[in-house]
Amino acid sequence: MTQRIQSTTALNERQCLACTTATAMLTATQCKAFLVQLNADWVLASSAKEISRTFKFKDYYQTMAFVNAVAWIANRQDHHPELIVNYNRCQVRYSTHTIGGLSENDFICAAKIDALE
Ligand SMILES: C[C@H](O)[C@H](O)[C@H]1CNC2=NC(N)=NC(=O)C2=N1
Repeated sequence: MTQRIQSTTALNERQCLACTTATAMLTATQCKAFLVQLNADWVLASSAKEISRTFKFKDYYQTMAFVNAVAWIANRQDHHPELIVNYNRCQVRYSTHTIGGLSENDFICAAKIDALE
């Protein structure tokens, strides 16, 4: 029988693992267990294949500072979100392209972005 040990390290202190086609796609139940560790504004898509959160800012300078911080995290973790950028808001969407669904990497990066606030 395969035993899985869930890490007890806080999500935002973990590092992403390289994605391969063998990367485990999380079930909806697993996603919900990770979701409660994030800021309550993160939304799990009904398909359980994407999480998203919209961040609001005072102006374009603040928005772009956030976008740059997210880009820095994305490059450090080699895990990249979709970003929809407007004047005073940015929607961040995470999914793992390699597997067409959500992996632990998506929740690790989401937690790192939450820690920016
Ligand atoms: C080669 C490189 O590690 C992969 O293409 C990474 C890059 N960033 C990625 N980001 C996301 N969101 N999903 C991926 O599957 C992914 N794969």
